[in-house]
Amino acid sequence: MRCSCCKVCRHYSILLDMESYNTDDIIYALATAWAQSALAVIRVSGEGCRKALGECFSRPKALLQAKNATLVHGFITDGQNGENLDEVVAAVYTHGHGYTLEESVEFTCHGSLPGLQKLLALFKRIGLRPAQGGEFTFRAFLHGRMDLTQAEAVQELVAAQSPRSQAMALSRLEGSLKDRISAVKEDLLVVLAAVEVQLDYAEDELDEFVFPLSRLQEVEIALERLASSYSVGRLYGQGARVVLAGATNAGKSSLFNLLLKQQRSIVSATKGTTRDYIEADCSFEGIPVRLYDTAGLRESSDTIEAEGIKRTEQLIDQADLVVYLVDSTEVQQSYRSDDKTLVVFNKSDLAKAPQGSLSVSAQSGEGIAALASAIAKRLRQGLPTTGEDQVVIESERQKVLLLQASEAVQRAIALVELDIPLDIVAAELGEAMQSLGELTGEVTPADILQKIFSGFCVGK
Ligand SMILES: Nc1nc2c(c(=O)[nH]1)N(C=O)[C@@H](CNc1ccc(C(=O)N[C@@H](CCC(=O)O)C(=O)O)cc1)CN2
Repeated sequence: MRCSCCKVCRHYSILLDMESYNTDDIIYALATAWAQSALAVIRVSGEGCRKALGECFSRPKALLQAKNATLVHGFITDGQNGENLDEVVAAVYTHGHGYTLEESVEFTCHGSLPGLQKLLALFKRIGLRPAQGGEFTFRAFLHGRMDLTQAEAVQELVAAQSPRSQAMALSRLEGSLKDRISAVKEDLLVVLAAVEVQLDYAEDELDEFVFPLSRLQEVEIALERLASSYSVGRLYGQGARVVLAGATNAGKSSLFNLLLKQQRSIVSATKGTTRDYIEADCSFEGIPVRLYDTAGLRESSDTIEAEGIKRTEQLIDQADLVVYLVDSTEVQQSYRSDDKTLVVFNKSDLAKAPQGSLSVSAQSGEGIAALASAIAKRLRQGLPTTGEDQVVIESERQKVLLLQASEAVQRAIALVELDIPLDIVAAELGEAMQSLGELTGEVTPADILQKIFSGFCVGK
């Protein structure tokens, strides 16, 4: 599986074997991008790593005796011939500290690729093992530094495509989602405990039982609210696909360039200039958007143009929003209009657009700002409102589990209302607890863990 952490990292991750995983190995990886830079960081983690690294560090004693969270300056040396390979700063974390909670060292090195290659090869030669995707974070998770929602947040934070999704991921890393789920679990446990007491004792031994139904209803609302935040998290996290479509010469390429604020697509008066589609990333009011300029729609006997039009149609199918551009100077009989289409009239400098319609002039730039905000508004349409303190999720896995839990709670509520025996109610509540346990990583199957961590970068 290709690492999805960043655009520069080229590694393919090998799946961690979760069933037989142990933390005995000392692992290492480049934590910064595989690209030339001023400085680069190589991370090493595992008990005994300072002793092992002493073999190739100019000041082995200083490394071994360093207190937690201190820096040691020195040289990485090739133990075989005594040659210095780089001048570095080693940040030392002792057992129970640092990101992984294992003894670990981070070398800040010079960022030359051949230099880094030498250091990585040396670490391998002295018996350290190259880390697999997400392995540092997996160890942090195993040692209890974070739960699974926080581990997922690490990846989401690294990959954030917009300021808003970056802030939401950081909040989850700080434990906002974990805490929200803990609170829900606690409520469920209170209800379950009350039910268990009823089940354990004969009815005549206890006072009349009043089922804490409102508590369960609150739990259900909280779970549904969290699950529905996914649409917001996905929009700001993964962004949307917006396709500019319309007849040839409607001015799509001019509009594309204006929206991007750069001359990206070729513009000409000749119909059918854009034959294949062009894509570029931009953002509208903080929503990351991949914008597509497409071949104009018309009947064409030209095989290349016809292929371009076929691609346009495919892009329209996959789009979150189609901005359908109409030339105001041409009377067009019919045009796309459905709930994912925004019809926009171009060439407002030459002809009047219908009353109340969105109109722009890709020639003069008039109406572009209004169009950009209309696009953002359409993309946000129908999303739940999320206040400042609202936890927003970005992972489909989490949404599915939250919905499973909320459905189990709904069934429990329905059963109570029908006066069905309490042991059946308890089973539904148990199911909700199970889904939440999978969410936070207490009872997550190994293959799921494998899937989650393997999407991470090796250095993460
Ligand atoms: N150099 C470096 N920078 C980094 C990381 C890292 O691993 N190394 N991180 C990770 O990828 C992030 C920060 N995460 C970290 C989390 C905890 C600790 C740590 O040492 N905690 C202390 C307690 C600190 C406190 O009390 O505030 C400890 O465990 O003793 C370090 C980094 C981002 N920046």
